[in-house]
Amino acid sequence: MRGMQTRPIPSDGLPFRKMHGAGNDFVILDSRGMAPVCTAALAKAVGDRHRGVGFDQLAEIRDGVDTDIELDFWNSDGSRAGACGNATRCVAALWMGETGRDRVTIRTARGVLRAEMRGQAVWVNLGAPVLDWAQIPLSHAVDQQHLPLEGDPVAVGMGNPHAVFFVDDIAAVDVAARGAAVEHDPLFPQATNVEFVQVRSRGEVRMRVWERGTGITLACGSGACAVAVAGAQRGLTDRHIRMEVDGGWLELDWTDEGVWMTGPVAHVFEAVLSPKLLGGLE
Ligand SMILES: N[C@H](CCC[C@H](N)C(=O)O)C(=O)O
Repeated sequence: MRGMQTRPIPSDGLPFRKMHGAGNDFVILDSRGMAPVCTAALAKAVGDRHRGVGFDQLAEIRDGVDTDIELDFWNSDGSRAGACGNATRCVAALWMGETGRDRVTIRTARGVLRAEMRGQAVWVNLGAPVLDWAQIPLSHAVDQQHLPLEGDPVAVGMGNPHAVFFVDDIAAVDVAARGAAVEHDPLFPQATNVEFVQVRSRGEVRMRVWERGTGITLACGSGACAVAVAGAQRGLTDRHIRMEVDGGWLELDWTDEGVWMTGPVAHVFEAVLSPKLLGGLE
């Protein structure tokens, strides 16, 4: 985006790729060499799991100016996602596969991120956590490690806001009901993603997530980073942890250079969005 005009939807349809990272699923548009095409209306139409394709986030790849590529993220309700760790990982893996390189720099709304191949795994650095209440953002000055909400959550910004609840029994949590209520609590002027975490040991946690603008998803990379930070801040977990999410396993490492995250990446299919689906969009 950043003030750029979008191009019209091509009359022969729009090629896309479907990928997922631990079940967090994405439609990926490749607009390198062209003006971007995604609008809120397009994201909503494609994001409809019945009339469109369905996705947790849509990621649009654009040419980099001072980085290898740039990425914009959209939620399925047509809102923008300031960060998306799993889609960043998927696109990094895609780019490394295309180029044969083992490092990539990616500009996103939160700044320049980097990803690198370590063995077979693609690790992405989602940057330093934001711990200042105003920048997360929260609506007023509170202790970021103890929000004044039932359940005593921790707030962490990873380019997008997260509220992390530590619970004794994750199976007993109604993620949809509690997630939806917390998402729109007035404490979060831009709403929030909501994570529920059961600590199994200092090195392993189980996490379930309610994403802002999307709902329950099988994984959330920025949420996983927020959980790693919150757990370490509370003294519950080490800075390097394994995390079981509904869609598999992620690994996190909060280092002095930011929070690194890795996990599985899957290519699902490539296809073309029909002009009929896209017809009539503004
Ligand atoms: N699935 C994403 C996060 C999406 C966050 C989005 N729902 C928002 O509005 O912030 C991830 O892997 O980080």
